[in-house]
Amino acid sequence: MSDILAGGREPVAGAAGGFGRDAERGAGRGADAGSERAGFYGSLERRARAAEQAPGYGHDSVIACDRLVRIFTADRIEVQALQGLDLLVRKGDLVALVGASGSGKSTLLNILAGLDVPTAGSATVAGCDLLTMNAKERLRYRREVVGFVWQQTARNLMPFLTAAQNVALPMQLNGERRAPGLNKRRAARAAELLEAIGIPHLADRRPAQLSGGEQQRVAIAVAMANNPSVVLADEPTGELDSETAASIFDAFRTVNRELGATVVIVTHDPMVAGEVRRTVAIRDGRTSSEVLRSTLTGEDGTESVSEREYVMLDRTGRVQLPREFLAALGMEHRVAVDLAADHISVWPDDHPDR
Ligand SMILES: Nc1ncnc2c1ncn2[C@@H]1O[C@H](COP(=O)(O)OP(=O)(O)OP(=O)(O)O)[C@@H](O)[C@H]1O
Repeated sequence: MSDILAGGREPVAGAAGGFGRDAERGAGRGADAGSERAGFYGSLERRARAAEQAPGYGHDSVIACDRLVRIFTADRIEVQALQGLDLLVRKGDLVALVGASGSGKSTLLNILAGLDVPTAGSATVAGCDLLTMNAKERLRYRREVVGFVWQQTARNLMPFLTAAQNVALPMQLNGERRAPGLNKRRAARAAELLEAIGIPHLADRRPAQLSGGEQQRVAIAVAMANNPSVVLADEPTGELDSETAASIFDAFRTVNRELGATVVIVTHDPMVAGEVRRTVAIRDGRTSSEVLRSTLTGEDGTESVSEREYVMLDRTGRVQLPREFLAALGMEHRVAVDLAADHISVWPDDHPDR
């Protein structure tokens, strides 16, 4: 896969200096053409200046990963699980992370969960810096800022507690130990969460008396117990059939829409595509492409889903073009780029128009 430089300020400045066809053809067209060109480059320069003054990277995001790197060393061999990954997630997003086995999804999720520390780059969640937190801050982070749902149901729930007691447990581990009416308030919140997720009737059952899907729904309520900013889920439907998996996505949508949690789900499940607004694909330790979906309502009231796939533009201006696009035009090693007023075109370097 070729990486090309196609963004940031360099191409804008470079275009004025001769990057691209328009710059070449503009030469020698007389005074009109000259002032047209001056206007064109003037407007690009103004835009570049405005971009420079814009607020910092991730200022409006609840999750901001910037050039995140995680290197593991096993038997003296280095594995670069994350290779400069950029990811922004806004408050209120419901995002699925997909990618081939070994692409780095779980590594990223473990870092966001505060269970692992990146080798380089930066990562913040709800304003907490994941690289510099000390042990005490990390514990508070895991109890208050993030909630988790793991694939293995046994990792999510205590087997000897009922569903309601499991939901109340994170509240007991957090905050005040003794205060009048505290236990009542916790029990009421646990009941509210089980109700919101549609399983109030299961409050008194222990995990062994629940199906896999019911256990995962209780796990979502547990993850929400301390009202975290972000809920992280690693393959939460991995052990479930497709009908049960759909009910789990319903529960995630409920906590996202009705309880206001930002949700990030790592999954292999192809069904996810139709279930979330945003799907981010990870390839070779970097975010590579993203699909955004929105529901459109026609004049006759019928609803349809609009879907658009984007490739990611990283902080240094690299884009990963889809392999099939590159293959279709025989592009490799080097491409030519042209800047226009509202887009950049990418050409094979031996294209006759070049
Ligand atoms: N503790 C570790 N020690 C050494 N290598 C590791 C470790 N954890 C992960 N890796 C390696 O890092 C890369 C990314 O692994 P990761 O588990 O993040 O991928 P993944 O996309 O979650 O895969 P899967 O979908 O199979 O769970 C892999 O090459 C993996 O072998």
